[in-house]
Amino acid sequence: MIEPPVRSAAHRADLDPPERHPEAPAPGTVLPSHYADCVGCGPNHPTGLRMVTTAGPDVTVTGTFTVTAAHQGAPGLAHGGVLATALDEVLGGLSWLLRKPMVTGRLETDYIRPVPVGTTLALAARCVGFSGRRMYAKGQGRLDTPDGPIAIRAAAVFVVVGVEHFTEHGADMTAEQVHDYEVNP
Ligand SMILES: CCCCCCCCCCCC(=O)SCCNC(=O)CCNC(=O)[C@H](O)C(C)(C)COP(=O)(O)OP(=O)(O)OC[C@H]1O[C@@H](n2cnc3c(N)ncnc32)[C@H](O)[C@@H]1OP(=O)(O)O
Repeated sequence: MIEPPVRSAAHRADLDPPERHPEAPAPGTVLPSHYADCVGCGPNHPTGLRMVTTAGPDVTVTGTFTVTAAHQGAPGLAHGGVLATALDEVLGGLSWLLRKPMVTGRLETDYIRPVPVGTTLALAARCVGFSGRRMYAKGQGRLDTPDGPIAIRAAAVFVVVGVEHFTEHGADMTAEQVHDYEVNP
C-alpha cells in the first residue's frame, strides 16, 4: 500500500519572521553555483537546468531557467518534475540569505500553464518565516519575463540541518564543498 503524504506546506500565522543574515549577499548579487554537478545550478551537469539565481531584497531570490529539449515531458513541453526542480532550486537559494543549511522537506507545486521548450522561466522565491527548524517559503515561475503569466507556483517547507547531514549521507564530500550555510545534497 502506498501511503499519501501526511503533511502540508501551508504555514501558520504565528511563524517567526524571516531574518536576512547580516552577511547575506547584497540584493542584485548573482549567487554562485553551490555544487558544480548540481542538476539545478551546476555548470558541469550535461543536461542540468543551469539555473542562475540572484539575491533579492529581504529574504528573496530570483532565478531564470531556459527550458531546452533535454527537459521535455510531452513533445515540446517541459516535464513537471523538471519544473518542480527549478522551483526547488530557487527556493533552496534562500539558504544564501539566511546562511543556514537546509534541505527540502516538502514541495507543493501547482502547474497552471504549460511551459514550452524555449521558454525562459522567471522564477522567484520568498521566505515566509520559521517554526523551529522548519522554514516556510513560497515560489513562482512566470513565462519569459518577471511580469509574464504565472505558469507554476509552490509552497515549501525546508528543514534546517547540520552540515553533518551532507557529510554523513552524501558522497565525496570535502571540507571545501560543505560550508555552514550551504545546501549541498
Ligand atoms: C547556500 C547554498 C544554497 C544553494 C541553493 C541550494 C538549492 C538546492 C535545492 C535542492 C534542495 C534539495 O533538494 S535537498 C534534497 C531533498 N531533501 C532531502 O533529501 C531531505 C530528506 N529528508 C531528511 O533528510 C529528513 O527527513 C529531514 C532532515 C528533512 C528531517 O529529519 P530530522 O533531521 O530527523 O528532523 P525531524 O525531527 O524529522 O524534523 C524536524 C522538524 O521538521 C519537520 N519536518 C520534517 N520533515 C518535514 C516535511 N516533509 N514537511 C514538513 N515538516 C517536516 C518536523 O515535523 C520537525 O518539526 P518540529 O517538530 O521540530 O516542529
